[in-house]
Amino acid sequence: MSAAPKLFACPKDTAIVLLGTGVVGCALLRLLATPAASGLYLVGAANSRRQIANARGVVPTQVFAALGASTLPRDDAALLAALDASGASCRVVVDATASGEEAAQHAAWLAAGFHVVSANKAATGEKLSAWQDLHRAAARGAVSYGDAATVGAGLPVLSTLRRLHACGDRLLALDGVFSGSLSWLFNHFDGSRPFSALLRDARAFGYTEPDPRIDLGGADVARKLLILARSAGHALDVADVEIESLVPPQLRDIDMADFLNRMEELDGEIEARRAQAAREGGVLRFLARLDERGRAHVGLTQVAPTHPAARLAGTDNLFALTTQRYQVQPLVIQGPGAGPEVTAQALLGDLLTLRRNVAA
Ligand SMILES: NC(=O)C1=CN([C@@H]2O[C@H](COP(=O)(O)OP(=O)(O)OC[C@H]3O[C@@H](n4cnc5c(N)ncnc54)[C@H](OP(=O)(O)O)[C@@H]3O)[C@@H](O)[C@H]2O)C=CC1
Ligand SMILES: N[C@@H](CC=O)C(=O)O
Repeated sequence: MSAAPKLFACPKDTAIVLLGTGVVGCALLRLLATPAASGLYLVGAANSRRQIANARGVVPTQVFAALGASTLPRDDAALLAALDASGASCRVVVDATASGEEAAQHAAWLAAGFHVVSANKAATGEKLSAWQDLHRAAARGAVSYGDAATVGAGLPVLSTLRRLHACGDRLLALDGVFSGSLSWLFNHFDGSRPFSALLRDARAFGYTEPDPRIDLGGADVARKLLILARSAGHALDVADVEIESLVPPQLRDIDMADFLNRMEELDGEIEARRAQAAREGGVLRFLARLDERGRAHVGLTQVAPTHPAARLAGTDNLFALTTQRYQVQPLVIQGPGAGPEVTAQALLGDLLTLRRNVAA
């Protein structure tokens, strides 16, 4: 790299490698260049094809140019080596990819003593055994797992649930809208534009998963429901969630480029459902629910215009937590639940918490 990197100010500084330089990763790089990120030093970055690493520090604003010029092959081990060589007492892998392969490494990184901060939900929102392995590994490595970005794009919902759980409160039910992209889509879907045109916009704004079928198919919402339930002490597995997919069978198994060319095939059925709901005086919202008997469901539901989910705007998420101590009225958390800036801020918040804890 040509940039003259800054040497670490002291061993208590925090060294970071960033996996993923897409919508969220790029927004995090912008934040790492601000005074709020002082004491956090980037020593490596990677996309799916290339990487850069320099134990003396990488300048966040120069990452894209450096990646463009890099001939280094993708190799996580070289990034971890840069963390080690940095001499920092706090070494963190930030996962801003949607990669299952990277998520599968989180437990190993934790066990090896690296902190992990993740926007990627694949490690904690899928198999229960993976969730359990990850938490055992964090304990073994005496390190932390920062997951604020994985639910509500950093809305204070996981922190709140954990606090209630630590106080002995018990989650009885969970309701709401857990997807920023689906919230935005159904908040705008009034029949004036085809659903597929709105989906293209949601993708361009950076609200959807890299493959939007993960959102439309309900998998992203199910992951968030599982992360929430598990954080509140419920040992739920993927098979415990009933999922209604909005992706028709012929679009489920084709490759992503084909899907993106055929999104208009979504339009007929979803418009029929919207029109039917409108005739009955309702609107469609993609809702998630975990009930008192532990039954979990995510899917498209017709609701009245007075329903709390019908009154959301933009990418708003809504989490209604019914607990033993919030039983008469649920505790409600609402706000934007997708987008690069808020998600990157959630990652930065986790990094700053780690730095504070390690320095203490
Ligand atoms: N967008 C949002 O509002 C939110 C997103 N998230 C989560 O953040 C993550 C990233 O989302 P987003 O930024 O929107 O997605 P993007 O598709 O914009 O970016 C994904 C990035 O990951 C890179 N990547 C893929 N595989 C690997 C790999 N094995 N090693 C290193 N890099 C890799 C891609 O590389 P390449 O450029 O080469 O393709 C790309 O740079 C997802 O897990 C998503 O669920 C969470 C909350 C909100
Ligand atoms: N694709 C996700 C992004 C945040 O997790 C969503 O739509 O909520």
